[in-house]
Amino acid sequence: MTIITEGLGKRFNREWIFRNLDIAFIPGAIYAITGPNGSGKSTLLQVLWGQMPPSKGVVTYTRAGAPLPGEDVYSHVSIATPYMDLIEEFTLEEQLQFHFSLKKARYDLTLADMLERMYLADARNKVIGNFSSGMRQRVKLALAFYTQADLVFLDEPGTNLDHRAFTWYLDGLRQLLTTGCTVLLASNEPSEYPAEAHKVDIMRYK
Ligand SMILES: Nc1ncnc2c1ncn2[C@@H]1O[C@H](COP(=O)(O)OP(=O)(O)OP(=O)(O)O)[C@@H](O)[C@H]1O
Repeated sequence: MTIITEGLGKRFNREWIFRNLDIAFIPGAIYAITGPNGSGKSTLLQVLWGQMPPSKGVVTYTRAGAPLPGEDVYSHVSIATPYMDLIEEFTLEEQLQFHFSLKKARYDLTLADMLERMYLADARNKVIGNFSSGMRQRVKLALAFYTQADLVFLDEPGTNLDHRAFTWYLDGLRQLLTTGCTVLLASNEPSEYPAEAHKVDIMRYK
């Protein structure tokens, strides 16, 4: 999916978080939204996936050469963010079953394949409420990676990951990039994205 922003701006009360953003985000590419804490990276992602209305300017979406109405974008998106919660009462298996009853899986993966890939097969019957922060983050990233989607948003993807999980994340990201989807991530940490990522420094749009 292609996202084009024209004169895009967002403000809270009187403070502009960003403005005059004119960018085309194209399929098969990865974009790293960079900037210090509180600079507006998460806000920009939320405007781009349609959760938050812009204060100024427009965002247009094109899929397979045809314009896609803003209200239809959500069904083509997968998202992993620190502020979206998993369902605490579910076991890992129930969480996956629930998610993939609503969304199609990528790479034709079965739930067993996913559990293996995310190396959480032993935790399949464990309640998410008892997961560690690193395990939760792996589940969020796995849901984003393994969902068939044209647009993938990752906010602070490396949060709470240990060395092994971080390597797993980078491998998953690399594989995702071979699918031709558009990947946008918000990060302050260059090790969280490949060198070929297009950087969007939000501080340029203040
Ligand atoms: N709903 C809201 N109402 C008012 N202000 C908000 C709202 N959401 C975010 N902000 C403010 O917008 C600014 C940008 O926040 P945002 O979370 O987008 O930054 P960020 O770059 O993602 O930060 P971090 O790196 O810490 O995650 C902050 O000053 C924040 O307090």
